[in-house]
Amino acid sequence: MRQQQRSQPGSAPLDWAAARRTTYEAGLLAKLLPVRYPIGQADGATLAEALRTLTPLPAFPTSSVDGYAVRGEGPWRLSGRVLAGGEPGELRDGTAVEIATGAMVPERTERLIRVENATVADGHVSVENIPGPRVDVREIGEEAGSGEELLPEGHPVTPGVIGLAASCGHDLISVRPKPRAALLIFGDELAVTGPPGHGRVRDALGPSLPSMLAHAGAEPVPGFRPRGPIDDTLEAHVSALRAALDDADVVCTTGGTMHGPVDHLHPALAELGASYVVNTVAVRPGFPMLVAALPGDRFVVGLPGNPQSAIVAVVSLVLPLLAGLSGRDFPATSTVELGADIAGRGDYTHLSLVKINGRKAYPLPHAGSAMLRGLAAADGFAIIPPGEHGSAGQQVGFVRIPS
Ligand SMILES: Nc1nc2c(c(=O)[nH]1)N[C@H]1C(S)=C(S)[C@@H](COP(=O)(O)OP(=O)(O)OC[C@H]3O[C@@H](n4cnc5c(N)ncnc54)[C@H](O)[C@@H]3O)O[C@H]1N2
Ligand code: MOO
Repeated sequence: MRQQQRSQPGSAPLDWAAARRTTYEAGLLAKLLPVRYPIGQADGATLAEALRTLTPLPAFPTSSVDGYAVRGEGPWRLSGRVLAGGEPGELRDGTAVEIATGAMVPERTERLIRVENATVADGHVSVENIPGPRVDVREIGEEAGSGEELLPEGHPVTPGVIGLAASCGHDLISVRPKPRAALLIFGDELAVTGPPGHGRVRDALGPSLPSMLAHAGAEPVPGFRPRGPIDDTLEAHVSALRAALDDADVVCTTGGTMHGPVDHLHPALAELGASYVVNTVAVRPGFPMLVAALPGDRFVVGLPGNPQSAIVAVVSLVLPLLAGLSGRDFPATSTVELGADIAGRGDYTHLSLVKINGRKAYPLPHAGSAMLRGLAAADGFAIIPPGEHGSAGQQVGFVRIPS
């Protein structure tokens, strides 16, 4: 495991922006090894080397219309036909060949006559208004020269990138795969079915976080199911973490981030030889969140048990960690205009649930850290920096909830 800057156990909460950056850099130092994927399976992965075209684009001069390729003075004697996929011979002076959209333009072609402008009679093609030279020809290399870089290393692979890779001749591409993620639910007081009551709350994170992690760019480990609730013993926590770390690059845990009598996360991490990348963050809600690095370039992200705090930890720490492990750029925040005032949280960054309406962000009610009502209606969090408060009309940072 490589060395990196880390906050120590018991140290003061790290500034929110610094925690995101530190987590990203830890991920980048441990970025996943490149693999070669068939292009059709690479969606969501990240380019591990620049995407270059294997040929000029287009690879040959191409007609962008249905019509006639002609050379010399008209009318032109119709001497054949070239369809898409065919390889035509050279065009002779005074002749025309019928040509289809996408077909290779014969050598020595001077002009293309669109079919709707052409008149064909007695085996000859004529046109009233002669078009300019090679209008409607897509020239060889017009989009890119052979070997030209089209996208840099670190670029996310999207369906558009896959199409581009195919168009320039690739069958396999070198990518960093999506980091594999697993989820452990701590808190054996949680009910996993039926209504809450009699002191038991319903586990809201086990059913929701797997798809949020997938939307965030992680790959569920094969056979992935959130494991838990894990028994409230140190032994059960250690063995659950060990098993999850066998399969996953990133193990997210929920609950147990504090130091209560049945909060076993910190002791379990110590037993596994983990070192903290980030241990508590100066953000509200969610400050007990943590990231720990384990031998073998594996990571544990401790999400606080209060459900909204867990989601704050996803956007604060999981997103930068996944970006780093994938070799992507740092996930910068965007900005929004506030539609109403939002209070600050003193020395802490305040992540405030907001709904985007038109071009403005409005804070939501029911935004307590134990509540999910505001969260379910929200698009993301407005970011109110330490020592500030947000006023209507002000531009502030914004981070979207993966969905
Ligand atoms: N003495 C102090 N106590 C607490 C402090 C503090 O500063 N001093 N901080 C509070 C804050 S802030 C948070 S956040 C929580 C974090 O606690 P843990 O991560 O140890 O989480 P738990 O104690 O296990 O649970 C907290 C809360 O969330 C509910 N929970 C847990 N898991 C789930 C789940 N999967 N689905 C739904 N709800 C869940 C759990 O029932 C508790 O109500 O600590 C505070 N305490
Ligand atoms: O800050 Mo805790 O993380 O309120 O819920």
